[in-house]
Amino acid sequence: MPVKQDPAPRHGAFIDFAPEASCLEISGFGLRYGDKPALRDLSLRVPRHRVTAFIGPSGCGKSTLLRALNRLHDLNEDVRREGEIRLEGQEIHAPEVAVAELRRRVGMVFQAPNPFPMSIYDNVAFGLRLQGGLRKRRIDDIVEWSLRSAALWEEVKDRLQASAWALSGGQQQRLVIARTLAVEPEVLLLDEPASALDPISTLKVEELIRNLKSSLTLVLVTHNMQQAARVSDFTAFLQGGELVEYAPTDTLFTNPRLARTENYITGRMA
Ligand SMILES: Nc1ncnc2c1ncn2[C@@H]1O[C@H](COP(=O)(O)OP(=O)(O)OP(=O)(O)O)[C@@H](O)[C@H]1O
Repeated sequence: MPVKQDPAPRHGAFIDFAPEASCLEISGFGLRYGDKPALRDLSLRVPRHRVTAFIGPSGCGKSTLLRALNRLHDLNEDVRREGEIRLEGQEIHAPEVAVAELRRRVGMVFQAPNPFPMSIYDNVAFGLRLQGGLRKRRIDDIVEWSLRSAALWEEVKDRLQASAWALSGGQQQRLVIARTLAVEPEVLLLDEPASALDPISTLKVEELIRNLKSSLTLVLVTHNMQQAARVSDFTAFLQGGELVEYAPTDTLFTNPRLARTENYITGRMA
């Protein structure tokens, strides 16, 4: 088999889809924790209504990048960033952008399910009540719609007042997704959303991710390459804080352009 030679390093991989099809546009983005760089000169466009996966070895910066997309680093005084992140054309760090509204538009689901210590209903209604101005009937409707969208309604419709903590781990994760969907985000960020779940719950969450892309844009961090291959349309491979290769998922896994990518996906590099 011929040995693939990497061309000269190039920052910012490029996928050939129309710029107007992108929901998020990351340009020349870098981030340091103190004097330690975690991301360098990263540029990519995340297409609307698709699932984009970030893969790469531990510590390559996947979660740092995902968190940057809804400004979760804002409270960390050690963090320095450069470059831009645009959501539907608007720079998310612009002074006129309210962080609470950004986080409504760009929801986040973490590795460990984190329902609030309250009922199933109240978890989903939480963000709606914070927003205020909705009647109980309307909240009831949105709670049902959100739980249906998260493929959980049939399992919980008869016990909406039960504690969320009484649900299984997989159900809790779908509840957290329902809670996020209730405030109608445009983007859903998922940081290893199934890594704490059993195989059946994992498949349910993966099916949910595939179904949700008809209504929003999803970005998924995963260690699991089979999972990236199963659910994502596009995959970005990061290494050492740099974007190495970004391509349609089928292409990246079957015909990567760079040897570094091939070594990673074939397991020649941890
Ligand atoms: N809050 C923090 N303060 C200082 N350094 C951090 C912080 N968070 C992450 N880092 C460092 O930044 C780099 C990227 O970390 P990050 O968690 O983004 O990587 P990752 O690819 O998501 O890793 P993993 O797959 O292990 O979760 C690592 O070197 C990590 O140690």
